[in-house]
Amino acid sequence: MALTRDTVIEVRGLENRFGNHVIHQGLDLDLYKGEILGVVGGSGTGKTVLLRSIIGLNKPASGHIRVLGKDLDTLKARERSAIEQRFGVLFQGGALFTSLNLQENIAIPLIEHKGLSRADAEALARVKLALTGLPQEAALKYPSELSGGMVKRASLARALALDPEILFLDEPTAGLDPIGAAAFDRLLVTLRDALGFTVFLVTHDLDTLYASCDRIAVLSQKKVLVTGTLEQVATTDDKWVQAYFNGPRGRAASHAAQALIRNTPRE
Ligand SMILES: Nc1ncnc2c1ncn2[C@@H]1O[C@H](COP(=O)(O)OP(=O)(O)OP(=O)(O)O)[C@@H](O)[C@H]1O
Repeated sequence: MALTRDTVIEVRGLENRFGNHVIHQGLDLDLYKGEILGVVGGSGTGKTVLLRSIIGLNKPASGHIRVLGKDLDTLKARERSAIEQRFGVLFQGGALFTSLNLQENIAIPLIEHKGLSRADAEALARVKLALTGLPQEAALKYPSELSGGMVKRASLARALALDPEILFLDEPTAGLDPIGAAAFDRLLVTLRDALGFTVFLVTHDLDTLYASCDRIAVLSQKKVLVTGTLEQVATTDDKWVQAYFNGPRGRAASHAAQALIRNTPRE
């Protein structure tokens, strides 16, 4: 019997263009409930534009996008806002307010969308910060007082503020040192396992693909060229795919992942 998977995002025949510059044409993609999908592709292939289209920040020229069972472009403002509250988004720059400390940053969506009092929202914000592994005292710190890794964790805490069903991450490990990036990769998997959300993850980071992703989607030739496990995708006959997965960095990431599996004791 074939296993059926719940689809939380369905993209069909997506076309995006800026003037004459066609970014996507006939792009199809599914995101399944509970998975971490890694979206990769060469620079400028439209990974961020795809993410922005799915969350409604970029209006496609044509095509359909269904998110959590709803066609985004047919929704009225109120319904759309209700759906948007079921997303968490971590943009490349982190997007924390620099004039607010961390607990104030994370309290904002809780006050705005859940109607919590400031005291309750800040108490819940401290829980979210702890979930992402930040020490208690970080709650009163301002973004400028934190390391890059801590800013990423705080931004993740903000993205998790409303207990999202789908988390969108754009290059979450960019700018982190390898140890910080590996810790972030592990954190993401731990939180997904514990909280059960689904992840759409744009990345260039091969280590992240090996450490965190259940499935990979490769953007190439204006569409999703292939989706599948790392092993399936890496054998695709495409110049970029071969250079990326089977070039020196791809081989190093693969060897590192295999060594990790060999050295991890079985339960
Ligand atoms: N608002 C915009 N106006 C015009 N062109 C845009 C706009 N947004 C994106 N583009 C163009 O669309 C293309 C895809 O951009 P996008 O940022 O999605 O690429 P990407 O795959 O995420 O790249 P990278 O890996 O370098 O971050 C690029 O050529 C970019 O210049």
